[in-house]
Formats: sequence, C-alpha cells, structure tokens
Amino acid sequence: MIKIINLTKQFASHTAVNDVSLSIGRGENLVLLGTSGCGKTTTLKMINRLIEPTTGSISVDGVDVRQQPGPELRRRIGYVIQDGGLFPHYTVAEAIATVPKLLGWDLAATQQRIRELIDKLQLPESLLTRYPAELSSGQRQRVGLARALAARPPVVLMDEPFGALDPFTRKHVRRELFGLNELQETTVVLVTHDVREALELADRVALMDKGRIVQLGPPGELLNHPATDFVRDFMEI
Ligand SMILES: Nc1ncnc2c1ncn2[C@@H]1O[C@H](COP(=O)(O)OP(=O)(O)OP(=O)(O)O)[C@@H](O)[C@H]1O
Repeated sequence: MIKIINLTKQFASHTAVNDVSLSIGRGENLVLLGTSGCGKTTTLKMINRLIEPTTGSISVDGVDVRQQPGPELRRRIGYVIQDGGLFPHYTVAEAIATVPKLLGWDLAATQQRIRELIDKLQLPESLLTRYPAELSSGQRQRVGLARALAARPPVVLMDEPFGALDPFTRKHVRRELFGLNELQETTVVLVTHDVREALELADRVALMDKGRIVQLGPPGELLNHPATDFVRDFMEI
C-alpha cells in the first residue's frame, strides 16, 4: 500500500536519506529503527510531504503522493509525534475534532467519534474541555493519537510517539494502544531508536544507518540472522 522507490534526501552536502526502497503492506506495522541522525524522521516526513524528496518516489495505494496537495494528503494520513503535537489553544475535544471538521463531518458524527475514542483510549470525559497544558504527558500522548485516528485514516505515521513518557507509562500506553482493534487495520510506520519497542510492535523492522536501510525483516530475523556486525551490535542493546 505504501511504495517507496529509490528515495534520497540531500540537505546541502549531507545525504540524510540515501536510496531507500521499501514496500509496506496494508495493516502492517513497520518500524524505522536506528541511531540518532540516521534519517528515520526525514524518511517518515517524506511520506506525508512535510519534507520533499530530492529524488525518488512514494506512492500510497498506487497514487504518487506528489499528485496530491500536502494538506489534503495529511488529512488522510494520521501523524503522531512525541508529546502529542497538540495546539496549546485547542481543548481536547477540539483537537480530536480537527480532521473530521476539515472533512465536513456533521456535529453528531464527530461527537460520537470523540466519545468512542476517549473511551477506547481510557481518557476521562472530564478532560474534553481541558487544554494540553492541563494534561499529563501520557494523556497528551493519547489525545495526540485520538486526533490522528479520528477520521479513521488508512495510514498513521508515528515519530517517537512514546518518547516523552517514563519507561513504566511508556510500556503501558504502548500495549494499550497497539491492542486497539482500530490500529490493527491501520498501516503504521513508527520511528524509534528503542530496540525493545521495535521488537514489541513491529511486523517488520527497517534498521537504518547513515541514511540507508541496512536490514529489513521481521524482528526475529534481525535478532537471529543479522546481516552485518552493525545489525548484531544494534540489536544487542
Ligand atoms: N532541515 C534540515 N536541514 C539540514 N539537515 C537536516 C535537516 N533535517 C535533518 N537534517 C539532518 O539529516 C540527518 C537525518 O536527520 P533525521 O531527523 O532524519 O534523523 P533521525 O534518524 O530521525 O534522528 P533522531 O532519532 O535524532 O530524530 C541528520 O544528520 C540531521 O542533522
């Protein structure tokens, strides 16, 4: 469903992403794993056109992302970043309603969806009128996810979505979220540098180093049959 072909991103003389090719299946959880600066975020942001590639192409469901205006594309691709990425002046209810509103959903359908999501994400109803500054990081994270999932996008991109959480909360939020049947039907591309997170969440892992994918496969394959010493070392962390 997502097809990335010979993708390269050059920032001045630095090649952040170097000839990456990758196909991600419908409903698959693909984790982009690697050390800081290896090109994970740049790769992710080229999928929803927050960054334009230097060369190469990306298509979603057979349609080149460059054939669609960025804002329109981003309404159909959920995006979750560390600490939720919420606008400070939107209440929780307004934040979750953002994309349904842009898509012209009627009020009743939007409100029903908000209730469904806060219920699934175990957020108390009393939070709906609060602002992000009045939430814990774990709550902000869940609201960020609710906002990303609100209009049931077929694809959700997540950039270190649990990065702001303490290890205990992180483990719990991660399990809860990925236990949701909603996410099981969604194609998820998740960026992390946390090997354990990758092992837990990924159907396949793309381990990156210096802008390239060094190995792509199910987590067990990287653990048991590392393609290089770098992969072995990285997976042993
Ligand atoms: N706008 C930019 N201008 C110049 N260089 C950039 C820009 N964005 C990213 N880079 C560089 O490209 C490389 C890849 O960055 P990227 O954010 O994709 O890494 P990453 O793997 O996501 O790292 P992290 O885990 O630290 O977020 C880095 O060397 C970074 O400094």
